[in-house]
Amino acid sequence: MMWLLKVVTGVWLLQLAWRFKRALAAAALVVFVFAAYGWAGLLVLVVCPPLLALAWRWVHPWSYWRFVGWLVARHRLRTVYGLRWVEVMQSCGLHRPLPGRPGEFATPRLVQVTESPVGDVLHVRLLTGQEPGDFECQAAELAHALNAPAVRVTSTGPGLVDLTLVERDVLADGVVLDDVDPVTDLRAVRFAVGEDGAWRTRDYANIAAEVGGGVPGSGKTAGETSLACGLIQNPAVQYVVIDGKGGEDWSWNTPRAAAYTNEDEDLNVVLDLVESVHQLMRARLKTQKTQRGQANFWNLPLDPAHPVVFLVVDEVQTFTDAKGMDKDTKTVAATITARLSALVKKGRSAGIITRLLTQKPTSDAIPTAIRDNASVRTAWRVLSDDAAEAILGPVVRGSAVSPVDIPAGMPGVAVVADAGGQLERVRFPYIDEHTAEQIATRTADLRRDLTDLTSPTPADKAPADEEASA
Ligand SMILES: Nc1ncnc2c1ncn2[C@@H]1O[C@H](COP(=O)(O)OP(=O)(O)OP(=O)(O)O)[C@@H](O)[C@H]1O
Repeated sequence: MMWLLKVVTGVWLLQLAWRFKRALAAAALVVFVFAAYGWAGLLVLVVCPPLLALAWRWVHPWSYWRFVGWLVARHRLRTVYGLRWVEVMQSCGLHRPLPGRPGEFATPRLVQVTESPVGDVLHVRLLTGQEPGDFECQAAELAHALNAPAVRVTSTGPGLVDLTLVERDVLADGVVLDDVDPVTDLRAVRFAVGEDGAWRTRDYANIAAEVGGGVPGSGKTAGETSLACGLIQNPAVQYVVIDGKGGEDWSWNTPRAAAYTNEDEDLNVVLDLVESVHQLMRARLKTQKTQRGQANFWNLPLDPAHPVVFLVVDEVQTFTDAKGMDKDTKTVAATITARLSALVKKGRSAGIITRLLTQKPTSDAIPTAIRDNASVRTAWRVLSDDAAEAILGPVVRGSAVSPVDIPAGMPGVAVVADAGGQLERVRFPYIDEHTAEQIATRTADLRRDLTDLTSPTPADKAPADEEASA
């Protein structure tokens, strides 16, 4: 009877018109222009839009391509995905029966489709009672149903998930840089590219330490090099480098480094450097408020006269893993470990960031107490879950993302924690050491010697509290 009512009242005509509203609007416009301006008007109507589009593309390509991307994504929302959405949700078991309405069901809502360098991203609103884990469990089924090689599920907020249809693994393509932009804002330092092809940034303000590890050749040093190349161009940054490998991996930075050693046998040389940085930390902690007005370094404006100090200890196990050392060397190693531990625990408010890297990620190389105080952790390729845990902590045990799965042929790929604490894969950019050396040479005038930074203050003469606990 309903259909009869619609026919009689003319509602069906309105419904039909609404369904073809765009075609009707276009036809009405053509008729109007022809009636008002004749053939000349029609010619203008046909020729003008493409010309305007070309002009837009030429004048402002960024907004033009953004608009085109938006149009394409809307088209896919309506056609490619929208038409099959209910069927896909049902076949993957992600629908829910409606209470009290037998045979009827609700499905999560496909809100929007956007493009990413990896593939299309479907933004989905969950049904009440669903959680992102429901979609994660069905990721393989979703990939088949949506005709994609893989589907990545990301929680984007309460009741929301993004389904990324991974058409290609962007991390498989290396990112090779000819030059590195200077880091001007230490609160947003670009360090690697994520699986969506977008750059990831780190906030180095209020950070005390980073630990990183991976098997030889996994890309630790290269990753650190690309990061350092941006940071050393900032006059308010100084680098202290200790290379426990004893090679020349870091020699590119000698023109710019406040202090550098690649001594891997005489641990006293290393201890002297670590002591100097430790002394600088203590001096800042004791005098910063009196002399500069704030107890926390990061509440003060960045100032080349009081630079942020990055202490990089590559192959840190050379100095911390005492196995096989003679008695005297063990004593020195224990002091180095104690000083590093103090820097990791207290360096934050003194503007000192300690970065410990190792190819032997074990609790002997990076004591758990140090790792647990390092808020930034990076695991390049490792061979065992234990090694992954030694770097990333117990969180990696229950995670779907693990550095053990990184293929040997993808140096520079690593697992890091994102801003929300979830683990994700990224790829560090690669910069060859000659380019890095050129950057270090052209910024050599920004270098300040570590001894200039560590002029003693009366406060330094106070007994070291860490010494007691070491
Ligand atoms: N991000 C990257 N993209 C492409 N290639 C890379 C990348 N990182 C490293 N490589 C390649 O891998 C090689 C080894 O990298 P790197 O020296 O950084 O490894 P490592 O983990 O520091 O090794 P080791 O522990 O032996 O010092 C580099 O010489 C380079 O050829």
